Amino acid sequence: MAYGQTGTGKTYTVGRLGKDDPSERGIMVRALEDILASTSSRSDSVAISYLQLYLESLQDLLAPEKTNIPIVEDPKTGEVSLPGAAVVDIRNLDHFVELLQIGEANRHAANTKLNTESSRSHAMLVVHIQRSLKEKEENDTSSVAISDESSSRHIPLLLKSKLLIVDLAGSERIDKSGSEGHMLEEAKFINLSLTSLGKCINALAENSPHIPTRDSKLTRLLRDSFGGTARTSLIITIGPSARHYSETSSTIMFSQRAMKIVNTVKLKEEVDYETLYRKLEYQVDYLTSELDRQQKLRVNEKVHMEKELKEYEATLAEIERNFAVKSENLEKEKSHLELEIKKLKEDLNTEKASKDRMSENIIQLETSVKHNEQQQLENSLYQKVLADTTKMHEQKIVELLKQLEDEQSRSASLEKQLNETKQHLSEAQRLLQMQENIAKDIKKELSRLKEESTSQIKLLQQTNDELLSEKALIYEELKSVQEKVLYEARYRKSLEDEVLKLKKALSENNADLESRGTYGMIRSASSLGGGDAVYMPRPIKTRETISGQRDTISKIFEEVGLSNILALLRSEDLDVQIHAVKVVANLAAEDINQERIVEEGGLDALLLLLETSENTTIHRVTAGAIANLAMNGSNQGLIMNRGGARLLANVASKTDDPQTLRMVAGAIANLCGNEKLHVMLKEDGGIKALLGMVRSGHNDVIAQIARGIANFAKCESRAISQGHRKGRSLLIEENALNWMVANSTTFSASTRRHIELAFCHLAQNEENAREIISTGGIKELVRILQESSREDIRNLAKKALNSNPLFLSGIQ
Ligand SMILES: Nc1ncnc2c1ncn2[C@@H]1O[C@H](COP(=O)(O)OP(=O)(O)OP(=O)(O)O)[C@@H](O)[C@H]1O
Repeated sequence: MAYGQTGTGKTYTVGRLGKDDPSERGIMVRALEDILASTSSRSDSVAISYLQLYLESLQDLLAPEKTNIPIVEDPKTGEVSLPGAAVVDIRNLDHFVELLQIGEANRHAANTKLNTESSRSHAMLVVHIQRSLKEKEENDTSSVAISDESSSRHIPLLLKSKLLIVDLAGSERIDKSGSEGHMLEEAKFINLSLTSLGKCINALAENSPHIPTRDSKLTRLLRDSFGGTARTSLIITIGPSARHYSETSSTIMFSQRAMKIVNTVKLKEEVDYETLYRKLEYQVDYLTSELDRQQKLRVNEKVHMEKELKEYEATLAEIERNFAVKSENLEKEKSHLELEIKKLKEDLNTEKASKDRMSENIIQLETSVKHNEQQQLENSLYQKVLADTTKMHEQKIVELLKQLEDEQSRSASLEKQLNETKQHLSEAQRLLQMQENIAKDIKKELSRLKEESTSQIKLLQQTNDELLSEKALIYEELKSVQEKVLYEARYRKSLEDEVLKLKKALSENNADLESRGTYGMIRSASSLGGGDAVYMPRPIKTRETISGQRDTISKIFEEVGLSNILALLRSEDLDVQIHAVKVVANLAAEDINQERIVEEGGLDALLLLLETSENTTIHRVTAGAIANLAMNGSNQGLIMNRGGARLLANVASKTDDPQTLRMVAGAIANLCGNEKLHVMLKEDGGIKALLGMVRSGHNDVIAQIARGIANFAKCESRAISQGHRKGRSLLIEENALNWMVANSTTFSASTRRHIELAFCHLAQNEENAREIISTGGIKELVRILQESSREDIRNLAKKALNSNPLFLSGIQ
C-alpha cells in the first residue's frame, strides 16, 4: 500500500509503466516482471483484476460498466474475493502493461465523468497466482502400491497466492484542503476509509482481539491482506516542504503504528480436489483392469500347467512301459544265456576235446554276460534318471501350486487396495460435492444480487423513460418558443413603427382627453398600478433614439407606463386599440411583465376586448396576448375562471383567418398543459373548439392543435398514474381519437410526433383501450413502435402494447 498526502508520489512509486525505460517502472510492473520470471506457464497461472474504490463504490477498471462490485468474505477462511470483477490471465509483461494502460484510461474516463481526480479514489491491482504442486506424499502407509507407485502415493495440491497493490487516495485532512459540496462528500468518504484503515492498523498494532474491518469497503477489501497470515509492505510518501509539516508528521505517526504489526506469513495450500478426483478415478480403472488381466493370466497359467502335467504323466507312462519291455527282454536274454551256459558246461563235461574252443566260447559268453551286466547297470541308471525326473516334475508341480497360492494372495491384496482406493474416491467425491455446494451458494448469492440490481435497473429505466419523454416535450416547447422568438424578432421590427404611432396617439389622446376633461380617468387608472401619480407625457423621441432602443421593450414599458398602455386598450379609436393590444401582446411575451399586466387589470381588459371587439386584427393579437399569458401556470387558472376558454372558443367559431386560429389554438394548447383545468376546459367548450379548428387545414393551426392534444394527454396520463383522476380520457369523450388515428401520418414531422405522443399517452390508460381498439388504434401503436423517429415515443408505445392484454390479443 502506498499512503501519503496528495502529490507526494504514491502513483509515481506504484503505478508508473516505464514503457520506454525499464528503470522508470513502478512497483506494479516490477512485481509482475518478478512473478512472471519465477513462474512457468505449464504449472502456474497468473491473473489480475484492476479496480478503483470511489465514494464507497467499487468499479472494475478493466470492465468499467461493472460498478458497485460486491465484496465476498469466506466465513471459514476469512478470504476476501470479488466474484463480480473481471479476472484476466496474463500472458506476458507486455500484455500486463497493456491492461494497466486500459485500466488507467478507464480510471481517467470514469473520473472525468464524475468530475473528480485520480487522487480522490483508491486504485487496486489484485494479482492471483496459482501453482499446481508436484503433489504431496501421503503419510498413510496402508495404501497399496500398484504398478505406477510413485504417482499413486501423492495428493495433487494447489499453492495459491494473492498480491494486492494499493495506490491509496491522498490522506490530507478536510479542514486543510477546504473542501466543500461534492468535494466535501468525496473527502468524507476518503476520510472514512483512511480513518477506518488507521483504526484497523491501531487495533492490529495493539494486538486487539477485534479488528474493525467492517467499517469501510477499503478495510473489508484489505481484511485478508494486513495482519494475520499476509505479508504487508507500507510505502509512506511525504512532501519535504515545511508547509506540509503537520501532514508529514501525521503520516509518519501512522507508519510508526503500522510498523508495530507482527505478521506470520503462511502459505496457502489447497488440495486440488478436481485433479485428485480424476486421478483416483483413473486408479480405480487401472486397478480394475489389472485385476481382470491377472485373473485371466492365472486361468491361462493353470490350463497350461494342467496340460504340462498331463504331458509329463504320459511321458512317464511311456518310459515305464519301455522299461517293462526292456526288463522283460533282458530277463528273457538272461535266462536264455543261462540256458546256453548250462548247455555249454554240459558240453564241456562231455566234450573235453573241444576244451579250448569251449573255454574260448566260455570267455566269449563271459564277455557277453559282462556286456549284459553292463546293460543291466545302464538300465538301473536309466531307472534312477527316471525317478529323478519324476521327482523333479513333482517338485515343479508343488512349485506351481505354491505360485498359484501366491497369485491368490496377491489378488486378495489387490482387491483390498481397490477397496481402499474406492474409499478415497468416495471421500474425494464428498469433498468435491462440498465444494460444489459452496459454489452453488455463491452462485445463488450472485444471482440474488443480480436480480436486485436488475430490478433497480428496471426502476431506473422507467424513471429514465419518463425523463426522456419529459425532455422531449421540453424540447418541443423550446422549439416552439424558438419559433416564437423568431416570429417576435420580425414582429419587433415592425413594432418600432408601432411605438412611434402609439406615442403619437397617446399624446393626441391625452390632449384630446384633457380637452374633453377626462384626463383624470387615465390618471386614476395609472395611479391604480402604484406607478406615476400623474401621467406626464414625455416629449416624443426621435426615430433614431427609439430605433436604438427597439429591442428593449422594458424601456417602452417604463417610458409610456403600463397603466397608460392598458388604458389605451379601451380607446374608441380602433387604430389606437390595435397598436395598444400589439404592445401588450408583446409585453406579455416576457415573463417578467406578465405578473404586472395581470395585476394592473391587463388580463380583464384583454378578455373584454376579445368579447366586445368585432375586428379580426384585435381578435388575432388579443388571442396572441392571452396565449402568452397562458404560458404562466398561475395565469392559466385566472384565464379559465374569467371565462377565457369560452371567449377563445367563441372567436374560433366565428373566423377562418388562419393567423387568428393559430393564436386561439396556441392559447388553448397552453391551457391544456394544466391538468387541474381539464374538466373546466371541456365544460367551457375549449377542447371542442381546439379540435374544431382542424377544419382550417392550415399547418400552423394544426401544429398548435397537436401540441395542445399532446399537452392534454400527457398531463392526463400523469394524473391517472398518480391516482388524481380516473376513467376515460376527456379527449376521447370529445372524439379526438378518430382524427388522431386518421391524421397521424399526414402532417409535418413535429406535428406527427405530437399526435404520436398524445396517442401513446392515451394508450397507457386501460379505460381508453376499448375505444383505441375500435378506432384501429392497435395498428397505429404498432406503426409508432416501428416507425416513430423518437425513441421515448417508441418506448411509450412498447410499454402500452406490453402492459395491456387486450392490445396483445389484438395484435395476435
Ligand atoms: N520521486 C519522484 N521523482 C520525480 N518526480 C516525482 C517523484 N515523486 C513524485 N513525482 C512527481 O510528483 C507529481 C505527483 O506525484 P504523484 O501523482 O505520484 O503523487 P500522488 O501521491 O499519487 O498524488 P495523489 O494522491 O494526488 O494521486 C507527479 O508529477 C510525479 O511525476
